[in-house]
Amino acid sequence: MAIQVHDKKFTPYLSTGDIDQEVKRVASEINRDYQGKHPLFIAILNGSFMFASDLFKELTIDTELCFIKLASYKGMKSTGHIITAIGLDTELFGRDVIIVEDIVDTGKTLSEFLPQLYHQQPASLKIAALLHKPEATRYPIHIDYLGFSVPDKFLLGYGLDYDGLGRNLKEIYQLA
Ligand SMILES: O=P(O)(O)OC[C@H]1O[C@H](OP(=O)(O)OP(=O)(O)O)[C@H](O)[C@@H]1O
Ligand code: HPA
Repeated sequence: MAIQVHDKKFTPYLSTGDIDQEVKRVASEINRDYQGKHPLFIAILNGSFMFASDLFKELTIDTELCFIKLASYKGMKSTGHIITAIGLDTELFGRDVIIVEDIVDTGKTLSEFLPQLYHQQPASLKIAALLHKPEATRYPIHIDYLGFSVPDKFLLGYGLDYDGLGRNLKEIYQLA
C-alpha cells in the first residue's frame, strides 16, 4: 500500500521477508569469514540502527559493536558536508573492523570517513551495507558484504528517513 510522508508519496519496494533473508545471508558470510576472530563493528548513525540491530542478532562469533554519528542528507539531497556529531571512542589499531551502513548512495560519507579510520591502522577494514545505489556513485566504495543493489531512487524505511520521518517503517519504500 502506498504511503504519504511530508509532501511525497512512497510505494512498497522491499518486504520484511526480503530484508530478513538478506540480513541473514550477510550475517552468515561474516560468521564464516571471521571464525576465530573478534571483529569490531562500527555502525554509522542514524540510518544504520535497524540494520545493525538485526545483523548483530544473527552473529555467532565473538564481536563488539560501537556507534558513530555522521550525517550529510537534508530532505532528499546530500548537503555535500559530512558532519561528525558523535565521534569514535574506541582504539582501532590492530583490530578487524567492519563498518555498518544502511545505504551507500553517492559514496561521499564513506569516502570522507574511511581515511580517518585507516589512519588508526586497523588490521583489516571491511564494509557491510544493506543497500547500494551503483548508478548514483560519485565516490567509488568497495562494499564487502552487501544486501541489495538498488536503482537510483530515494528510499524510505528500515532506518532510512525523509526529513526525519519514516525510519520506523519495517519495510523499505521507494519514491513513487
Ligand atoms: O553515500 P552517501 O551519498 O554519502 O549517502 C549515504 C549516507 O546517507 C545516509 O545518512 P544521512 O546523511 O542521511 O544521515 P542519517 O543516517 O542520520 O539519516 C546514510 O545513512 C549514509 O550514511
Ligand atoms: O535513498 C535514500 N533515502 C534516505 N536517506 C538516504 N541517504 C542516502 N540515500 C538515501
